[in-house]
Amino acid sequence: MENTQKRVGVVGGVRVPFCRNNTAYADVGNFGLSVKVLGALVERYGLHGVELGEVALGAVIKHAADWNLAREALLSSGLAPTTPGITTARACGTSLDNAIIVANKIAVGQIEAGIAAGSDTTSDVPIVYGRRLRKRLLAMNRARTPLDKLKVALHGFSLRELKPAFPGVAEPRTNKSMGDHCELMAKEWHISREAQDQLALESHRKLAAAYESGFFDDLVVPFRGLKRDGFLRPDSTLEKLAALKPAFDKRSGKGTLTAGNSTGLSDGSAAVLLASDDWAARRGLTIQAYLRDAEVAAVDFVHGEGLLMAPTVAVPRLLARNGLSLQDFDYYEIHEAFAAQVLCTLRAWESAEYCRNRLGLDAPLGSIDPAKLNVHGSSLAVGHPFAATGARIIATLAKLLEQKGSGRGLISICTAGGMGVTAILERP
Ligand SMILES: CC(=O)CC(=O)SCCNC(=O)CCNC(=O)[C@H](O)C(C)(C)COP(=O)(O)OP(=O)(O)OC[C@H]1O[C@@H](n2cnc3c(N)ncnc32)[C@H](O)[C@@H]1OP(=O)(O)O
Repeated sequence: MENTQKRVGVVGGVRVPFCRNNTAYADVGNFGLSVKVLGALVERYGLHGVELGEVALGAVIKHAADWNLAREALLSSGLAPTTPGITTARACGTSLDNAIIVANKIAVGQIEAGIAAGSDTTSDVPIVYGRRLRKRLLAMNRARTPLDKLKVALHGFSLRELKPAFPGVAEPRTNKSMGDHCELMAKEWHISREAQDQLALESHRKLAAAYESGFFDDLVVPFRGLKRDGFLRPDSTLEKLAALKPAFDKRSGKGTLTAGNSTGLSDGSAAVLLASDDWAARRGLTIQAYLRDAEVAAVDFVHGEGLLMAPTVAVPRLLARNGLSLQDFDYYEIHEAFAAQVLCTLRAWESAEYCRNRLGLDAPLGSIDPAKLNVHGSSLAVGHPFAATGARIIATLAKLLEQKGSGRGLISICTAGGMGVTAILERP
């Protein structure tokens, strides 16, 4: 990062093909998904038995039995067992945050290289019993004799205790799902259904074209019979998208978010290798791009701000710190949580009122060139295993910059909880 001792290079990244939940990876779990991508990086960059400074890996939906998932997965990856691992979570920003964690350590000289990664599966979510049964089971565990155990099991037992608790899909503070919140944003910013469907269609077309061109040949490692993302629909059309019913606001007749312009519930994992110039050179590895700077922001969605609007706040801070304008980029990677989220973000940056009143700017940030946005598709077509998306985007953007020879890319990821994680990659 800038103004620090060492530049932080992205050596490269990999991911498994992402897929719909309860399909190809239904029985894999976060451990298997994580081992797969860490192992793929080890293979590609000759890291067998190599001790890295850190493996920061996260999963948003994780079982307690996964323990420290990062450490457990790296122990099965081929890396030296003396490599430390930390498990993290910041919703959809998780693996971009992990890159920031690893990058900061490299930048100040604490470590020389590390991996940032993420995995998620909605095929195997932690389902728990209510507090009453949990207390009963723990008390049974403490009871000394079989008779004591039986007494604890039966005393005051009610069948209702067996009711399982599923992980919530709603924001705890508002009791609204991410889709409900994004519907509110779409209405506030007057984002049409047609514009959302068009963006979704383009995401599928661009991803299909990128696969055809071979762009993903070294980025996507085949897994469990999959070679391409399970969500990709090269045959999708505007007519098919327009025919889909609203997925969240189903009753008012004004809902615009559908299964076609929202991300689907996904399984998958991704990882990137970050290193100092010296470390990479010593190992004969080249740097694709440098992580120049990053910024995280949060919005007050409980009191009216759009839940997924925090990147609109983070990006101007990032630009100001680096003396850049919104137009100073060759690529924009804006995570497509929903098509409407991307469109709200772009509209907010174009709005003089929002930029003045919310962002405290003298002038709007302005428009971006749409030809530079998510050039090889994004989460609508790729899929969105929450914690894996950041590493997927870093790997894609770093390769784009390497292919271009020089240039700069902006990453913007909205997250649950009203946060935004953003970063700049650059190839001088
Ligand atoms: C988490 C963070 O921190 C930040 C974020 O990213 S927030 C974003 C997180 N994402 C979400 O919250 C969205 C989660 N997604 C969902 O809950 C569900 O996918 C959903 C409610 C949007 C849809 O669920 P669903 O109805 O089961 O979808 P699905 O069955 O796949 O599709 C419905 C129909 O649309 C069709 N369809 C979907 N995409 C299509 C496309 N591109 N073209 C044409 N048809 C399409 C399907 O074929 C299906 O048609 P049939 O009913 O005829 O089979």
